Amino acid sequence: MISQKGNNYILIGMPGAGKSTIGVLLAKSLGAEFIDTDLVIQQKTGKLLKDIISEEGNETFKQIEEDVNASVEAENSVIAPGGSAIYSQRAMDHFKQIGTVIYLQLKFDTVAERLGDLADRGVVLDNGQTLCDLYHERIPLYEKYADITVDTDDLKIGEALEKVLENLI
Ligand SMILES: Nc1ncnc2c1ncn2[C@@H]1O[C@H](COP(=O)(O)OP(=O)(O)OP(=O)(O)O)[C@@H](O)[C@H]1O
Ligand SMILES: O=C(O)C1=C[C@@H](O)[C@@H](O)[C@H](O)C1
Ligand SMILES: [Mg+2]
Repeated sequence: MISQKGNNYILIGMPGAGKSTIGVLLAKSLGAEFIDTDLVIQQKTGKLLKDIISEEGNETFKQIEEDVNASVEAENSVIAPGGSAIYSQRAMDHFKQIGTVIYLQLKFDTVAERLGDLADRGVVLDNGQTLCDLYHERIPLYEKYADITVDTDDLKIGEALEKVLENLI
């Protein structure tokens, strides 16, 4: 049986890549809905992402994130999951089934420049792991799941949006 992809777009990439920022603009341009699954997690748990991570730990956060991401029901929507979504094969299989996965690619230096205090932002980082380690751990996962890759380095927000729109399939 040939399985048909859904008509959603799912943005993946490092924290600070602009999934949420560009995602909402992309939804406006396409006349689509916008879903930020980080906000769904906060709504469901009644807690901030950074507090779930610091108080309950990375594994609990990733489990909650997987459950939320794997149960997104959407049509004609742009979906912005958190940067750690790619740790869950189950959630990413779901995303690949309901839509086209777009990887917003950035060089390490740009990511480091964009992110402020990692604890304050709530990044899933193991003890002793640096942002550089995290970047190299995640890049193969973003590449593995991407249907489309858009290099957004050195682009302003509007330019990045235009480039994403040009690359849509
Ligand atoms: N060219 C650009 N594209 C996207 N965001 C940019 C750009 N230049 C600067 N920014 C800034 O970088 C930040 C991107 O943060 P955003 O929350 O959209 O990232 P994210 O990919 O959703 O991260 P997270 O995985 O934490 O949800 C914003 O503060 C945005 O204003
Ligand atoms: O990339 C990450 O590790 C994260 C990104 C955020 O969007 C949140 O999903 C959470 O704070 C973890
Ligand atoms: Mg976001």
